[in-house]
Amino acid sequence: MVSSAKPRILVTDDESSIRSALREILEFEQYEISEAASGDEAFEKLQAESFDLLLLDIKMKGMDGFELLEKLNEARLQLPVIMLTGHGTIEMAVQATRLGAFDFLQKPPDLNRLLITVRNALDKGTLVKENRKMRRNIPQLSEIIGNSEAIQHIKSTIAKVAPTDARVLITGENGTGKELVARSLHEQSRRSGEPFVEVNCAAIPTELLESELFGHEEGAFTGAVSQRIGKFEQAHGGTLFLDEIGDMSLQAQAKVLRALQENTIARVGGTELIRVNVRILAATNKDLRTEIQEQQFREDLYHRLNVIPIHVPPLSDRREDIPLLARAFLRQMATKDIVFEGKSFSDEALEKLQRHDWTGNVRELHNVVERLGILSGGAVITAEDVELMAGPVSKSATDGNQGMRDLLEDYPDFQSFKDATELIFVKYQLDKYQWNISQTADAIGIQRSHLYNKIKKFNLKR
Ligand SMILES: Nc1ncnc2c1ncn2[C@@H]1O[C@H](COP(=O)(O)OP(=O)(O)OP(=O)(O)O)[C@@H](O)[C@H]1O
Repeated sequence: MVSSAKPRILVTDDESSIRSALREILEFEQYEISEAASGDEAFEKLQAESFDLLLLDIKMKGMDGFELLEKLNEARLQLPVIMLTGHGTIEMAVQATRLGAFDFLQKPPDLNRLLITVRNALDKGTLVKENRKMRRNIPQLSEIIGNSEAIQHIKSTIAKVAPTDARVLITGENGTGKELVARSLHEQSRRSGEPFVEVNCAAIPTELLESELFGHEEGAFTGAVSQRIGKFEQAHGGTLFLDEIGDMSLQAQAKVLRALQENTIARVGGTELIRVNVRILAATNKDLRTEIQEQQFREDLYHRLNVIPIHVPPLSDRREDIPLLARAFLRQMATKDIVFEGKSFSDEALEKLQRHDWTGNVRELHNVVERLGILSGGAVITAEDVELMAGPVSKSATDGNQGMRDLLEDYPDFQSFKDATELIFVKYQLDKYQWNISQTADAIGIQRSHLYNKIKKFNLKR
Protein backbone atom coordinates (compact mmCIF):
# COMPACT_ATOMS: atom_id res chain seq x y z
CA MET A 1 0.00 0.00 0.00
CA VAL A 2 1.27 3.48 -0.71
CA SER A 3 1.37 5.11 2.66
CA SER A 4 1.64 8.85 2.98
CA ALA A 5 3.55 9.06 6.28
CA LYS A 6 6.90 7.37 6.74
CA PRO A 7 7.41 5.59 10.07
CA ARG A 8 9.53 7.80 12.35
CA ILE A 9 12.45 6.27 14.21
CA LEU A 10 14.58 7.89 16.92
CA VAL A 11 18.14 6.51 16.98
CA THR A 12 19.79 7.05 20.36
CA ASP A 13 23.48 6.29 20.76
CA ASP A 14 26.41 8.31 22.04
CA GLU A 15 28.62 7.08 19.17
CA SER A 16 27.98 9.24 16.15
CA SER A 17 29.38 6.60 13.76
CA ILE A 18 26.72 4.09 14.88
CA ARG A 19 24.01 6.72 14.55
CA SER A 20 25.00 7.66 11.04
CA ALA A 21 25.40 4.02 9.93
CA LEU A 22 21.90 3.24 11.18
CA ARG A 23 20.54 6.41 9.63
CA GLU A 24 21.94 5.50 6.23
CA ILE A 25 20.51 1.98 6.21
CA LEU A 26 17.11 2.93 7.58
CA GLU A 27 16.66 5.96 5.35
CA PHE A 28 17.15 3.66 2.38
CA GLU A 29 14.27 1.62 3.70
CA GLN A 30 12.09 4.75 3.64
CA TYR A 31 12.04 5.39 7.35
CA GLU A 32 12.32 8.92 8.71
CA ILE A 33 15.25 9.13 11.10
CA SER A 34 15.97 11.48 13.97
CA GLU A 35 19.06 11.20 16.19
CA ALA A 36 19.79 11.70 19.88
CA ALA A 37 23.31 11.54 21.31
CA SER A 38 22.23 10.96 24.93
CA GLY A 39 19.40 9.61 27.04
CA ASP A 40 18.45 13.15 28.09
CA GLU A 41 18.26 14.38 24.52
CA ALA A 42 16.16 11.35 23.56
CA PHE A 43 13.76 11.93 26.45
CA GLU A 44 13.28 15.55 25.42
CA LYS A 45 12.62 14.61 21.80
CA LEU A 46 10.20 11.86 22.78
CA GLN A 47 8.21 14.29 24.88
CA ALA A 48 8.14 16.93 22.20
CA GLU A 49 7.50 14.84 19.07
CA SER A 50 5.78 11.62 18.11
CA PHE A 51 7.87 8.59 17.07
CA ASP A 52 6.92 5.08 15.99
CA LEU A 53 10.08 3.36 17.26
CA LEU A 54 13.10 3.98 19.48
CA LEU A 55 16.50 2.38 18.84
CA LEU A 56 18.31 2.71 22.14
CA ASP A 57 21.90 2.05 23.15
CA ILE A 58 22.25 0.52 26.61
CA LYS A 59 25.63 1.92 27.64
CA MET A 60 25.75 5.69 27.37
CA LYS A 61 27.35 8.41 29.44
CA GLY A 62 24.84 10.24 31.65
CA MET A 63 21.40 8.66 31.51
CA ASP A 64 21.86 5.11 30.15
CA GLY A 65 19.37 3.01 28.21
CA PHE A 66 17.90 1.35 31.29
CA GLU A 67 17.26 4.64 33.02
CA LEU A 68 15.63 6.05 29.92
CA LEU A 69 13.38 2.96 29.64
CA GLU A 70 12.28 3.44 33.22
CA LYS A 71 11.66 7.12 32.70
CA LEU A 72 9.54 6.35 29.64
CA ASN A 73 7.50 3.84 31.65
CA GLU A 74 6.97 6.41 34.39
CA ALA A 75 5.96 9.09 31.91
CA ARG A 76 3.67 6.54 30.18
CA LEU A 77 5.36 7.29 26.89
CA GLN A 78 4.54 4.10 25.05
CA LEU A 79 6.37 3.11 21.89
CA PRO A 80 8.27 0.00 20.76
CA VAL A 81 11.93 0.04 21.81
CA ILE A 82 14.84 -1.95 20.35
CA MET A 83 17.93 -2.03 22.56
CA LEU A 84 21.39 -1.81 21.02
CA THR A 85 24.07 -3.69 22.84
CA GLY A 86 27.83 -4.12 22.66
CA HIS A 87 29.75 -7.31 23.38
CA GLY A 88 29.16 -8.84 26.79
CA THR A 89 26.01 -6.93 27.55
CA ILE A 90 23.53 -9.40 26.06
CA GLU A 91 22.40 -10.41 29.55
CA MET A 92 21.48 -6.78 30.19
CA ALA A 93 19.70 -6.54 26.89
CA VAL A 94 17.56 -9.56 27.74
CA GLN A 95 16.67 -7.85 30.99
CA ALA A 96 15.77 -4.72 29.07
CA THR A 97 13.38 -6.67 26.87
CA ARG A 98 11.79 -7.97 30.03
CA LEU A 99 11.39 -4.35 31.11
CA GLY A 100 9.19 -3.84 28.11
CA ALA A 101 11.69 -3.32 25.28
CA PHE A 102 10.58 -5.17 22.15
CA ASP A 103 13.90 -6.79 21.25
CA PHE A 104 17.63 -6.21 21.21
CA LEU A 105 20.36 -6.07 18.59
CA GLN A 106 24.07 -6.59 18.96
CA LYS A 107 26.39 -3.86 17.62
CA PRO A 108 27.31 -3.53 14.88
CA PRO A 109 23.90 -4.85 13.89
CA ASP A 110 23.57 -7.48 11.17
CA LEU A 111 21.70 -5.80 8.35
CA ASN A 112 19.07 -8.52 7.91
CA ARG A 113 18.30 -8.81 11.54
CA LEU A 114 18.14 -5.05 11.93
CA LEU A 115 15.58 -4.65 9.16
CA ILE A 116 13.45 -7.59 10.29
CA THR A 117 13.50 -6.47 13.91
CA VAL A 118 12.60 -2.90 12.99
CA ARG A 119 9.73 -4.08 10.81
CA ASN A 120 8.41 -6.42 13.51
CA ALA A 121 8.65 -3.73 16.17
CA LEU A 122 6.77 -1.26 13.98
CA ASP A 123 4.12 -3.90 13.26
CA LYS A 124 3.74 -4.42 16.97
CA GLY A 125 3.29 -0.69 17.51
CA THR A 126 0.63 -0.63 14.80
CA LEU A 127 -1.12 -3.56 16.41
CA VAL A 128 -1.25 -1.81 19.76
CA LYS A 129 -2.71 1.27 18.09
CA GLU A 130 -5.18 -0.90 16.15
CA ASN A 131 -6.31 -2.58 19.31
CA ARG A 132 -6.90 0.76 20.94
CA LYS A 133 -9.00 1.68 17.93
CA MET A 134 -10.94 -1.58 18.13
CA ARG A 135 -11.68 -0.89 21.76
CA ARG A 136 -13.20 2.42 20.72
CA ASN A 137 -15.52 0.28 18.61
CA ILE A 138 -14.54 1.64 15.24
CA PRO A 139 -15.58 -1.13 12.86
CA GLN A 140 -12.84 -2.43 10.56
CA LEU A 141 -14.56 -4.89 8.30
CA SER A 142 -12.41 -7.46 6.61
CA GLU A 143 -14.17 -8.53 3.46
CA ILE A 144 -13.08 -11.82 1.99
CA ILE A 145 -13.23 -11.43 -1.76
CA GLY A 146 -13.82 -14.41 -4.05
CA ASN A 147 -16.52 -16.53 -5.59
CA SER A 148 -14.72 -19.83 -6.04
CA GLU A 149 -16.19 -22.90 -4.40
CA ALA A 150 -13.36 -22.88 -1.84
CA ILE A 151 -13.99 -19.27 -0.80
CA GLN A 152 -17.76 -19.76 -0.71
CA HIS A 153 -17.23 -22.72 1.56
CA ILE A 154 -14.89 -20.72 3.81
CA LYS A 155 -17.37 -17.84 4.03
CA SER A 156 -20.24 -20.14 4.96
CA THR A 157 -18.08 -21.90 7.59
CA ILE A 158 -17.18 -18.49 9.05
CA ALA A 159 -20.84 -17.48 9.17
CA LYS A 160 -21.71 -20.69 11.02
CA VAL A 161 -18.76 -20.77 13.39
CA ALA A 162 -18.20 -17.08 14.17
CA PRO A 163 -21.11 -16.66 16.61
CA THR A 164 -19.90 -19.62 18.71
CA ASP A 165 -16.81 -19.73 20.90
CA ALA A 166 -15.38 -22.75 19.05
CA ARG A 167 -11.64 -22.71 18.46
CA VAL A 168 -10.59 -22.58 14.83
CA LEU A 169 -7.35 -23.72 13.26
CA ILE A 170 -6.67 -21.94 9.97
CA THR A 171 -4.14 -23.54 7.64
CA GLY A 172 -2.71 -22.50 4.29
CA GLU A 173 0.39 -21.21 2.53
CA ASN A 174 1.81 -17.76 3.24
CA GLY A 175 -0.27 -14.91 1.87
CA THR A 176 -3.43 -16.95 1.25
CA GLY A 177 -5.53 -14.87 3.66
CA LYS A 178 -5.39 -16.75 6.97
CA GLU A 179 -5.25 -13.59 9.05
CA LEU A 180 -8.17 -12.18 7.10
CA VAL A 181 -10.19 -15.28 7.97
CA ALA A 182 -9.29 -14.82 11.64
CA ARG A 183 -10.35 -11.16 11.58
CA SER A 184 -13.64 -12.03 9.86
CA LEU A 185 -14.36 -14.65 12.51
CA HIS A 186 -13.82 -12.02 15.19
CA GLU A 187 -15.81 -9.33 13.42
CA GLN A 188 -18.80 -11.61 12.92
CA SER A 189 -18.74 -12.81 16.51
CA ARG A 190 -20.40 -11.55 19.68
CA ARG A 191 -16.94 -10.42 20.74
CA SER A 192 -16.55 -7.93 17.89
CA GLY A 193 -16.72 -4.92 20.23
CA GLU A 194 -13.90 -6.39 22.32
CA PRO A 195 -10.18 -6.57 21.45
CA PHE A 196 -8.71 -8.73 18.68
CA VAL A 197 -5.16 -9.44 19.80
CA GLU A 198 -2.64 -11.07 17.50
CA VAL A 199 0.58 -12.80 18.52
CA ASN A 200 3.02 -13.82 15.83
CA CYS A 201 4.63 -16.79 17.54
CA ALA A 202 7.44 -16.96 14.96
CA ALA A 203 8.53 -13.34 15.42
CA ILE A 204 9.06 -13.38 19.19
CA PRO A 205 12.20 -15.00 20.64
CA THR A 206 11.29 -18.13 22.61
CA GLU A 207 12.66 -16.78 25.86
CA LEU A 208 10.31 -13.79 25.65
CA LEU A 209 7.17 -15.50 24.34
CA GLU A 210 6.02 -16.62 27.77
CA SER A 211 6.17 -13.12 29.21
CA GLU A 212 4.54 -11.82 26.02
CA LEU A 213 1.61 -14.24 26.32
CA PHE A 214 1.11 -14.29 30.07
CA GLY A 215 2.76 -11.07 31.27
CA HIS A 216 4.98 -10.81 34.33
CA GLU A 217 4.93 -9.48 37.85
CA GLU A 218 7.12 -6.73 39.19
CA GLY A 219 10.35 -8.34 40.42
CA ALA A 220 9.70 -11.61 38.51
CA PHE A 221 13.32 -11.49 37.38
CA THR A 222 16.19 -9.05 37.77
CA GLY A 223 15.15 -5.84 36.13
CA ALA A 224 11.40 -6.49 35.99
CA VAL A 225 10.64 -3.19 37.68
CA SER A 226 7.06 -3.00 36.62
CA GLN A 227 4.21 -5.37 36.06
CA ARG A 228 3.42 -6.30 32.49
CA ILE A 229 0.08 -7.48 31.18
CA GLY A 230 0.32 -10.31 28.64
CA LYS A 231 -1.66 -10.95 25.47
CA PHE A 232 -4.09 -13.39 27.12
CA GLU A 233 -5.18 -10.71 29.55
CA GLN A 234 -5.21 -8.01 26.87
CA ALA A 235 -7.59 -10.17 24.86
CA HIS A 236 -9.96 -10.72 27.81
CA GLY A 237 -13.52 -10.69 26.53
CA GLY A 238 -12.28 -10.79 22.94
CA THR A 239 -10.24 -12.97 20.59
CA LEU A 240 -6.61 -14.06 20.75
CA PHE A 241 -5.13 -14.97 17.36
CA LEU A 242 -2.05 -17.17 17.64
CA ASP A 243 -0.41 -16.78 14.25
CA GLU A 244 2.35 -19.15 13.08
CA ILE A 245 1.49 -21.50 15.95
CA GLY A 246 3.60 -24.22 14.33
CA ASP A 247 6.69 -22.21 15.26
CA MET A 248 5.97 -22.11 18.97
CA SER A 249 8.48 -23.92 21.21
CA LEU A 250 7.37 -27.09 23.00
CA GLN A 251 7.85 -25.32 26.31
CA ALA A 252 5.49 -22.49 25.36
CA GLN A 253 3.04 -25.05 23.89
CA ALA A 254 2.80 -26.74 27.31
CA LYS A 255 1.91 -23.43 28.97
CA VAL A 256 -0.63 -22.51 26.32
CA LEU A 257 -2.24 -25.94 26.65
CA ARG A 258 -2.66 -25.40 30.40
CA ALA A 259 -4.18 -21.98 29.84
CA LEU A 260 -6.66 -23.49 27.36
CA GLN A 261 -7.58 -26.38 29.63
CA GLU A 262 -8.12 -24.28 32.70
CA ASN A 263 -9.10 -20.88 31.27
CA THR A 264 -6.71 -19.35 33.75
CA ILE A 265 -3.21 -17.97 33.48
CA ALA A 266 -0.48 -16.92 35.90
CA ARG A 267 1.87 -14.06 35.10
CA VAL A 268 5.54 -15.01 35.05
CA GLY A 269 6.75 -14.71 38.67
CA GLY A 270 3.19 -14.52 39.94
CA THR A 271 1.24 -17.01 42.03
CA GLU A 272 -2.25 -15.64 41.51
CA LEU A 273 -4.35 -17.54 38.97
CA ILE A 274 -6.17 -15.10 36.73
CA ARG A 275 -9.35 -16.19 34.99
CA VAL A 276 -9.44 -15.18 31.33
CA ASN A 277 -12.31 -15.32 28.91
CA VAL A 278 -10.67 -15.50 25.52
CA ARG A 279 -11.62 -17.12 22.24
CA ILE A 280 -8.61 -18.71 20.59
CA LEU A 281 -7.98 -18.75 16.85
CA ALA A 282 -4.73 -20.19 15.52
CA ALA A 283 -3.06 -20.28 12.11
CA THR A 284 -0.10 -22.01 10.55
CA ASN A 285 1.48 -22.65 7.18
CA LYS A 286 2.98 -25.87 8.52
CA ASP A 287 1.47 -29.33 8.39
CA LEU A 288 0.93 -29.87 12.10
CA ARG A 289 0.39 -33.63 11.60
CA THR A 290 3.95 -33.91 10.30
CA GLU A 291 5.17 -31.66 13.13
CA ILE A 292 3.47 -34.03 15.60
CA GLN A 293 5.15 -37.04 14.01
CA GLU A 294 8.48 -35.25 14.27
CA GLN A 295 7.71 -34.41 17.91
CA GLN A 296 7.80 -30.69 17.25
CA PHE A 297 4.16 -30.15 18.10
CA ARG A 298 2.03 -31.51 20.95
CA GLU A 299 -0.80 -33.71 19.80
CA ASP A 300 -3.02 -32.74 22.77
CA LEU A 301 -2.65 -29.05 21.93
CA TYR A 302 -3.39 -29.78 18.26
CA HIS A 303 -6.71 -31.40 19.19
CA ARG A 304 -7.59 -28.51 21.49
CA LEU A 305 -6.96 -25.97 18.72
CA ASN A 306 -8.35 -27.91 15.80
CA VAL A 307 -12.02 -27.98 16.78
CA ILE A 308 -13.01 -26.37 13.48
CA PRO A 309 -10.42 -26.59 10.71
CA ILE A 310 -10.45 -24.01 7.91
CA HIS A 311 -8.04 -24.57 5.04
CA VAL A 312 -7.35 -21.67 2.69
CA PRO A 313 -6.13 -23.09 -0.62
CA PRO A 314 -3.34 -21.48 -2.65
CA LEU A 315 -4.44 -18.84 -5.16
CA SER A 316 -3.40 -21.04 -8.09
CA ASP A 317 -6.12 -23.52 -7.04
CA ARG A 318 -8.84 -20.85 -7.32
CA ARG A 319 -7.84 -18.84 -10.34
CA GLU A 320 -11.42 -17.75 -11.02
CA ASP A 321 -11.10 -15.38 -8.01
CA ILE A 322 -8.16 -13.50 -9.53
CA PRO A 323 -10.11 -10.96 -11.65
CA LEU A 324 -12.42 -10.18 -8.73
CA LEU A 325 -9.49 -9.71 -6.38
CA ALA A 326 -7.44 -7.63 -8.82
CA ARG A 327 -10.34 -5.27 -9.54
CA ALA A 328 -11.22 -4.98 -5.87
CA PHE A 329 -7.62 -4.18 -4.91
CA LEU A 330 -7.41 -1.48 -7.57
CA ARG A 331 -10.67 0.04 -6.29
CA GLN A 332 -9.43 -0.07 -2.70
CA MET A 333 -6.17 1.60 -3.72
CA ALA A 334 -8.06 4.32 -5.63
CA THR A 335 -9.88 5.32 -2.45
CA LYS A 336 -6.54 5.97 -0.77
CA ASP A 337 -4.27 7.26 -3.50
CA ILE A 338 -4.94 9.45 -6.49
CA VAL A 339 -2.41 7.50 -8.64
CA PHE A 340 -4.92 4.65 -8.93
CA GLU A 341 -7.96 6.77 -9.74
CA GLY A 342 -9.71 5.95 -13.02
CA LYS A 343 -7.47 2.94 -13.72
CA SER A 344 -8.90 -0.36 -14.87
CA PHE A 345 -7.79 -3.68 -16.36
CA SER A 346 -8.35 -4.81 -19.93
CA ASP A 347 -9.90 -8.29 -20.24
CA GLU A 348 -6.62 -9.61 -21.66
CA ALA A 349 -4.71 -8.21 -18.69
CA LEU A 350 -7.02 -10.06 -16.30
CA GLU A 351 -6.60 -13.26 -18.30
CA LYS A 352 -2.86 -12.90 -18.08
CA LEU A 353 -3.03 -12.36 -14.33
CA GLN A 354 -5.11 -15.52 -14.08
CA ARG A 355 -2.36 -17.55 -15.70
CA HIS A 356 0.49 -16.26 -13.56
CA ASP A 357 2.23 -18.52 -11.00
CA TRP A 358 1.15 -16.95 -7.71
CA THR A 359 3.70 -18.48 -5.38
CA GLY A 360 3.20 -15.57 -2.93
CA ASN A 361 -0.59 -16.04 -3.23
CA VAL A 362 -3.00 -13.14 -2.62
CA ARG A 363 -0.31 -11.00 -0.99
CA GLU A 364 1.75 -11.19 -4.18
CA LEU A 365 -1.30 -10.39 -6.32
CA HIS A 366 -1.96 -7.35 -4.14
CA ASN A 367 1.63 -6.16 -4.66
CA VAL A 368 1.52 -6.73 -8.40
CA VAL A 369 -1.76 -4.80 -8.73
CA GLU A 370 -0.19 -1.93 -6.82
CA ARG A 371 2.88 -1.99 -9.06
CA LEU A 372 0.73 -2.11 -12.21
CA GLY A 373 -1.39 0.79 -10.99
CA ILE A 374 1.66 2.94 -10.33
CA LEU A 375 3.88 2.05 -13.26
CA SER A 376 1.47 1.47 -16.15
CA GLY A 377 1.25 4.51 -18.39
CA GLY A 378 -2.40 4.62 -19.52
CA ALA A 379 -5.73 4.45 -17.74
CA VAL A 380 -6.24 0.89 -18.94
CA ILE A 381 -3.75 -1.68 -17.67
CA THR A 382 -2.96 -3.90 -20.61
CA ALA A 383 -1.77 -7.48 -21.03
CA GLU A 384 1.64 -6.11 -22.01
CA ASP A 385 1.84 -4.16 -18.75
CA VAL A 386 1.08 -7.35 -16.89
CA GLU A 387 3.68 -9.28 -18.84
CA LEU A 388 6.28 -6.66 -18.07
CA MET A 389 5.54 -6.18 -14.45
CA ALA A 390 4.08 -9.38 -13.07
CA GLY A 391 6.95 -11.53 -14.23
CA PRO A 392 6.55 -14.81 -16.10
CA VAL A 393 3.14 -16.42 -16.41
CA SER A 394 2.59 -19.94 -15.18
CA LYS A 395 4.89 -22.42 -16.85
CA SER A 396 1.85 -24.48 -17.74
CA ALA A 397 0.21 -21.62 -19.59
CA THR A 398 0.88 -21.33 -23.29
CA ASP A 399 1.68 -17.86 -24.49
CA GLY A 400 2.83 -16.19 -27.64
CA ASN A 401 5.71 -13.73 -27.61
CA GLN A 402 3.79 -10.72 -28.93
CA GLY A 403 4.32 -8.89 -25.62
CA MET A 404 8.06 -9.27 -25.92
CA ARG A 405 8.00 -7.99 -29.52
CA ASP A 406 5.99 -4.95 -28.42
CA LEU A 407 8.45 -4.34 -25.65
CA LEU A 408 11.36 -4.44 -28.07
CA GLU A 409 9.56 -1.94 -30.29
CA ASP A 410 8.93 0.44 -27.39
CA TYR A 411 12.52 1.50 -26.85
CA PRO A 412 14.52 3.36 -29.47
CA ASP A 413 18.00 2.75 -28.09
CA PHE A 414 19.94 0.20 -26.11
CA GLN A 415 20.34 2.34 -22.98
CA SER A 416 16.63 3.14 -22.57
CA PHE A 417 15.73 -0.53 -23.08
CA LYS A 418 18.36 -1.63 -20.59
CA ASP A 419 17.21 0.89 -17.97
CA ALA A 420 13.54 -0.01 -18.35
CA THR A 421 14.10 -3.74 -18.05
CA GLU A 422 16.62 -3.35 -15.26
CA LEU A 423 14.15 -1.26 -13.25
CA ILE A 424 11.40 -3.85 -13.67
CA PHE A 425 13.73 -6.70 -12.78
CA VAL A 426 15.14 -5.03 -9.67
CA LYS A 427 11.71 -3.92 -8.40
CA TYR A 428 10.27 -7.38 -9.06
CA GLN A 429 13.05 -9.12 -7.15
CA LEU A 430 12.90 -6.65 -4.24
CA ASP A 431 9.15 -7.23 -3.89
CA LYS A 432 9.68 -10.96 -4.15
CA TYR A 433 12.01 -10.86 -1.15
CA GLN A 434 9.90 -8.28 0.74
CA TRP A 435 12.63 -5.69 0.27
CA ASN A 436 15.12 -7.69 2.26
CA ILE A 437 18.23 -6.15 0.72
CA SER A 438 20.69 -8.89 1.64
CA GLN A 439 18.47 -11.71 0.43
CA THR A 440 17.62 -9.95 -2.82
CA ALA A 441 21.26 -9.11 -3.52
CA ASP A 442 22.25 -12.73 -2.83
CA ALA A 443 19.45 -14.11 -4.97
CA ILE A 444 20.28 -12.02 -8.02
CA GLY A 445 24.01 -12.31 -7.54
CA ILE A 446 25.08 -8.71 -6.96
CA GLN A 447 26.70 -6.86 -4.06
CA ARG A 448 24.42 -5.18 -1.54
CA SER A 449 26.01 -1.80 -2.25
CA HIS A 450 25.34 -2.33 -5.96
CA LEU A 451 21.69 -3.02 -5.19
CA TYR A 452 21.47 0.11 -3.07
CA ASN A 453 22.87 2.09 -6.01
CA LYS A 454 20.18 0.69 -8.29
CA ILE A 455 17.46 1.60 -5.80
CA LYS A 456 18.83 5.11 -5.68
CA LYS A 457 19.25 5.36 -9.44
CA PHE A 458 15.65 4.36 -10.19
CA ASN A 459 14.27 6.09 -7.09
CA LEU A 460 12.55 2.83 -6.17
CA LYS A 461 10.22 2.83 -3.21
CA ARG A 462 8.80 0.01 -1.28
N1 LIG B 1 -9.86 -13.41 -0.24
C1 LIG B 1 -9.27 -12.23 0.01
N2 LIG B 1 -9.94 -11.08 -0.21
C2 LIG B 1 -9.36 -9.89 0.01
N3 LIG B 1 -8.10 -9.73 0.44
C3 LIG B 1 -7.37 -10.83 0.66
C4 LIG B 1 -7.92 -12.13 0.48
N4 LIG B 1 -6.98 -13.04 0.81
C5 LIG B 1 -5.90 -12.33 1.19
N5 LIG B 1 -6.12 -11.01 1.11
C6 LIG B 1 -5.15 -9.94 1.40
O1 LIG B 1 -3.86 -10.45 1.10
C7 LIG B 1 -2.91 -10.08 2.08
C8 LIG B 1 -2.32 -11.31 2.76
O2 LIG B 1 -3.33 -11.96 3.52
P1 LIG B 1 -3.10 -12.47 5.02
O3 LIG B 1 -2.12 -11.61 5.75
O4 LIG B 1 -4.42 -12.69 5.64
O5 LIG B 1 -2.40 -13.87 4.68
P2 LIG B 1 -1.77 -14.95 5.65
O6 LIG B 1 -2.18 -16.26 5.09
O7 LIG B 1 -2.16 -14.65 7.07
O8 LIG B 1 -0.23 -14.72 5.40
P3 LIG B 1 1.04 -15.20 6.31
O9 LIG B 1 0.92 -16.68 6.47
O10 LIG B 1 2.20 -14.80 5.46
O11 LIG B 1 0.91 -14.44 7.60
C9 LIG B 1 -3.64 -9.17 3.05
O12 LIG B 1 -3.46 -7.84 2.62
C10 LIG B 1 -5.09 -9.59 2.88
O13 LIG B 1 -5.98 -8.56 3.22
